[in-house]
Amino acid sequence: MLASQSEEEPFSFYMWCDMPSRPSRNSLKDSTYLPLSELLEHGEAPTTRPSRKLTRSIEQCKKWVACIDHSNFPGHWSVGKRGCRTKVQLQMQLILSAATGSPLKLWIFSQRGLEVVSFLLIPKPEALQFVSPTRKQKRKIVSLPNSNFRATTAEWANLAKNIWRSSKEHDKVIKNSRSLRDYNSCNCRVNCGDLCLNRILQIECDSTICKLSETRSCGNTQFTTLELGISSLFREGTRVCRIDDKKGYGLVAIREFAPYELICEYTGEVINQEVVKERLSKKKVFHYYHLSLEQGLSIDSTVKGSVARFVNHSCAPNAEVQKWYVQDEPRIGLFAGSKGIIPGDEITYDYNFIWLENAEPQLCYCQSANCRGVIGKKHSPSPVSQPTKSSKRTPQEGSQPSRKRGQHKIKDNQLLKTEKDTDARRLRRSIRHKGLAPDVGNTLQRLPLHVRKQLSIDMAPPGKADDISRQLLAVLLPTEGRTRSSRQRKVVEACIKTGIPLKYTGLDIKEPFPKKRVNKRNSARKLRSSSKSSSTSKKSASETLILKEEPKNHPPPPRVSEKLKIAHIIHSSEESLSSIPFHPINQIN
Ligand SMILES: C[S@@+](CC[C@H](N)C(=O)[O-])C[C@H]1O[C@@H](n2cnc3c(N)ncnc32)[C@H](O)[C@@H]1O
Repeated sequence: MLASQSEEEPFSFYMWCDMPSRPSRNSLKDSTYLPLSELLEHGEAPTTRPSRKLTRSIEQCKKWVACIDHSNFPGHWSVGKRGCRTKVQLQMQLILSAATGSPLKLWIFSQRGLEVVSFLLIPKPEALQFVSPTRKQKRKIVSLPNSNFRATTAEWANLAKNIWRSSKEHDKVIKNSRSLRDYNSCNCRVNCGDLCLNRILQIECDSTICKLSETRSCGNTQFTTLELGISSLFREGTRVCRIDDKKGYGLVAIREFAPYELICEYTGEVINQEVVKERLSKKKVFHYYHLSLEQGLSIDSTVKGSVARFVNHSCAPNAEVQKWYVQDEPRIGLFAGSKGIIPGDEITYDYNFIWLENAEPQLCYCQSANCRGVIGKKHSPSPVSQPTKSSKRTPQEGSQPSRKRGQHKIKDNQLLKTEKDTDARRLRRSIRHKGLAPDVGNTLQRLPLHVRKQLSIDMAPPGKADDISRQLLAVLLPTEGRTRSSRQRKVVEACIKTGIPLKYTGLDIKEPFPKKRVNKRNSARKLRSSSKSSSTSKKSASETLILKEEPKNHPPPPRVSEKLKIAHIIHSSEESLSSIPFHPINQIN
């Protein structure tokens, strides 16, 4: 469709406008569909330019963008109802045009008479700015990226599916995940929505574990649908663009992504840690392309991978990576964050890098207000000192926080201490001490984000292990008080098998989640004492870096990560590796 247009020719768009002046939102709402044939009857687009008065700037044109619709006619655009998805295609076309440097022509038609009322020639589309018409609440100005990226390079080849370098490791992983499948099957009748057991455990439905999967009504087949290219308007909703010299290339959205929508899969070669180390020691690299998949295994997309390899790190990301099981195979997806993504935004996620013993951490140039300074650490410890007041500049000014020479260098032993005592380890320890089955961590990890979020909200003050499981079940069983359906029972059963203590899953318990009476005085006292104990533990060398950040009198509220942070890896020890599965819950303090 789009490809059939020659690159030399300017791109043409037919647009509709109900009056020469700026149309109102309401007028667009009632626009009627005009078939392309009618438009074509009008003849070829005008060669002469209409009066200047009618030729509007693209800033005014942006509102008209919302009402165009696409037809199958190559290179032409017909009029459509407001709210149609074609605006996305137009945006894509604009970006394409910006990339090739071709001028862009827009003809704007009147609603009634089909006369051309305006004509726009945009000679430099890369200078274009328009308001994303999809965001009502936040009318953000989107700058179109100037992409000079060519997909096939000598260094990198596109890869649709993971390549497992060792079949032995592959078989082992498949065998392990099969045990999960043994008791996971959903009983959904309508669609596999938020309460689908498979979805909750981040397992994609297939015919063996879901009755709906053969029909089209199963909503939990996102990886497969993406593979087949039928889920979205475009198979690709992204474009690789040069961001700057420090970050190199990055991935920019060229269509809107709904919250938690799968953007693409992170693919590459699946290798073990020995091979990672070997590869990294052989060649000095400027950019790292390793992502942890399973314990001891990572995806290396240095030479082969999907466009997800171009996604940069940000301390305030708009996307996240999640591990899903698709037909027993673990796969990593890049998902939009809780706010979704609008066209023109650079897609980023938190790498959560773990650095090799002797590696020097990379500086972060994400320019977010809460930038940690270095890619990878959760809490920026003192080695990277904060910029002084005078040198502080807002990220909008396009400047980096100033650092003195050498300030970014973190001593290896300090970094190791940080990694050794990650939140994950602390949580795991506390879970163990409080008698919760360690597998609960894994269960929590597989919960979808909204569930984890709810857990975090419900879990103030800092939750005991008991609370974790109770809250978990409260989320899984939202129809508390009513008779449990067999589906709900299944959920509970799965929880039992994945480590939730039985006493909280008993179906005969009428009030399984009694609200605890909170004695405010006592809880305040408890909080104070816990904060005291945390300040004492600051003295212990291994905990310094993380605990330093906590305010003395007010222990931080527990948080569950909104993201399933699958660490971008470069591991040195088994110890640090073992902390990965606990990342999603390691924010609970
Ligand atoms: C997975 S690659 C991302 C794609 C890479 N930018 C490229 O041009 O191919 C990760 C590397 O990108 C760079 N990078 C990503 N995010 C960054 C950031 N926020 N600040 C600085 N460098 C970043 C680092 O060199 C990192 O090792």
